Amino acid sequence: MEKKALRNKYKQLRLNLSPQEVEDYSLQIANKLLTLDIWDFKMYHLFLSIEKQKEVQTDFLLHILQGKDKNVVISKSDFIDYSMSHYLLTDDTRIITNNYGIPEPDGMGISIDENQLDVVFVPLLVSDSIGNRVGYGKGFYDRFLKKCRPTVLKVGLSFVKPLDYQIKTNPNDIPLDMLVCPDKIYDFRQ
Ligand SMILES: Nc1nc2c(c(=O)[nH]1)N(C=O)[C@@H](CNc1ccc(C(=O)N[C@@H](CCC(=O)O)C(=O)O)cc1)CN2
Ligand SMILES: Nc1ncnc2c1ncn2[C@@H]1O[C@H](COP(=O)(O)OP(=O)(O)OP(=O)(O)O)[C@@H](O)[C@H]1O
Repeated sequence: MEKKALRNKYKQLRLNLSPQEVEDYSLQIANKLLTLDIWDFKMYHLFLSIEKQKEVQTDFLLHILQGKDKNVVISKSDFIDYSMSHYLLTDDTRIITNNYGIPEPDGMGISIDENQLDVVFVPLLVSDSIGNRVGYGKGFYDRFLKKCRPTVLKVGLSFVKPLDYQIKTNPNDIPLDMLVCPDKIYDFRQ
């Protein structure tokens, strides 16, 4: 299946989940994350979930990060040039939900450069067997991840397991290192 067909299929499958399923699976994903060896870093980039798209809820993960005293970085999306700007999440951060339903900082806080990030938690619709991802198709994360250090750890969060085949990619696609699903972790590194 082409990326576009996969996008439509997995968007619809996700919309069919009940609010209870979204919550339960998201909590299972957070519990799986706790077993990973990713907690010795400083700077963690997190996406804030689009509720109406039934994305994986990241509030459990946010609590874990805050409990571990990590720096949490969140982004504001620019839908003109599909870029993201990044801000440290602090007690003073004002979060506003934009027209696409994405909760985001108002852009007044402490800016963070991509090369400061150690771990990026990545939203997606579905991944293939080697960590290539299908997202909403605007290339936000491909542009963003290209600016990060090559060693940045890219951890996808998904309700569905990877496809058992490879999808056709383009040169801009940056694959995930790991995918965390409700009942399994997939490591795409050698
Ligand atoms: N929570 C979260 N934040 C994120 C992403 C994400 O996937 N999840 N992104 C990951 O890249 C970027 C935002 N990308 C997005 C791209 C499209 C739509 C969206 O709502 N598309 C609608 C069609 C909207 C329209 O054309 O009016 C849709 O797909 O139904 C949302 C976010 C950056 N921030
Ligand atoms: N670094 C880049 N510079 C310019 N255009 C880019 C870059 N990365 C991606 N794009 C463009 O953005 C679009 C992304 O499409 P693609 O099908 O790969 O999206 P996706 O991986 O499903 O979505 P997303 O990254 O939004 O979650 C393509 O049109 C691609 O050409």
